[in-house]
Amino acid sequence: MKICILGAGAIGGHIAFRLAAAGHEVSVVARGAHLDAMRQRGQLGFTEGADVSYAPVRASSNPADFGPQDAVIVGVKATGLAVMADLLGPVVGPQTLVYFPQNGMPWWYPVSAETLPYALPDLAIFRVKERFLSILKPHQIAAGTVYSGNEVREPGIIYNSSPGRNSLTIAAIDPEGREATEALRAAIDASGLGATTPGNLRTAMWTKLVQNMSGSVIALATRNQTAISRHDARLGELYIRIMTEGKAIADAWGYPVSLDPVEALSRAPYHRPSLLQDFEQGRPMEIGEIVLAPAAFARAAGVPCPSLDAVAGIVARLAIDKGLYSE
Ligand SMILES: NC(=O)C1=CN([C@@H]2O[C@H](COP(=O)(O)OP(=O)(O)OC[C@H]3O[C@@H](n4cnc5c(N)ncnc54)[C@H](OP(=O)(O)O)[C@@H]3O)[C@@H](O)[C@H]2O)C=CC1
Ligand SMILES: CC(C)(CO)C(=O)C(=O)O
Repeated sequence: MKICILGAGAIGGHIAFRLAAAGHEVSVVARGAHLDAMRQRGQLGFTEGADVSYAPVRASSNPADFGPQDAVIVGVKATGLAVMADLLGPVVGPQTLVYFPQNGMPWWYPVSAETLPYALPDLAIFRVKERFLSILKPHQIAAGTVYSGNEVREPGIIYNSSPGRNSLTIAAIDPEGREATEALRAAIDASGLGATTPGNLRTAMWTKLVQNMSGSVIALATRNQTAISRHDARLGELYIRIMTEGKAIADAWGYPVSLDPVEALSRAPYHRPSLLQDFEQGRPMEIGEIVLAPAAFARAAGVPCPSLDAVAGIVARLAIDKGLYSE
């Protein structure tokens, strides 16, 4: 397949490497030193800590260099989506499928949704919806979640901290897009990055969100790997409380999450979550999507979330003071 990754950072870069190594024609849109390194080598590197493997990619800062694709994967953070809406046009043709893997509340949540039980909170993330829908028909949109710890530790090389435990979910947001989505899912799965179709896309989203709003947020507040909550009883209790609140919010919105908080805690990864990576590297943070969105959904549904609110107040302040989030 001909596939372009818009924003080939930690996650986009991991998917790009796998697909390129599997023989697909992969081009990547990136910037700065990371772009320079990939362009110089004509390759993207990938390591699990020891040797670095390389796979061939074309790299540019300008999607117009690549033309329409079979599939496009938007790898930027939620905070970079508005810019990507402007850059997307040249790589999209009438048959192109665009996959949005993202943490937190996604822009497409209200698109092709069954009736929403409460008034949708007015969140910044939903403001890019019209821009994407002016370029893409609903059947061209696929979305999902990623379970894989990655980081760009040096330009041109993706470091993966979860060998053997990398997977993603991908589903069409509109039934008409199922065939194209299945083709991309099968290509990703065959490349060695487990890709599955969730029974329900929004349930899959909430299932990941309740893990990020607990584990990633505690890791950010304490500047630790997510696994810190396993080893500190007070943080473990907080993790369970926040996840339990998240489950109640998802439930109220009609997407019950079957995850058991105690069991989820026992699997919290040895990984500095992307929220913490962004904080440490001074990059815009997904505070709106991962921390404040679930609290806003709780408010709209009348579900109390005191533990989330308490931690949200602290981490939002950290991000605002560092200029990495604004309301
Ligand atoms: N990292 C992880 O382990 C995980 C991340 N996720 C989620 O996956 C999504 C992607 O996150 P992640 O991969 O970590 O993000 P990254 O910041 O690592 O990757 C995004 C990449 O896009 C680049 N980029 C942003 N804007 C532009 C632009 N205008 N032109 C060219 N390049 C651009 C960034 O460059 P620059 O660095 O210069 O900004 C960066 O290389 C998020 O929703 C995240 O929460 C989910 C599971 C795990
Ligand atoms: C914690 C993790 C790796 C879960 O897959 C994640 O979502 C992140 O780093 O943002």
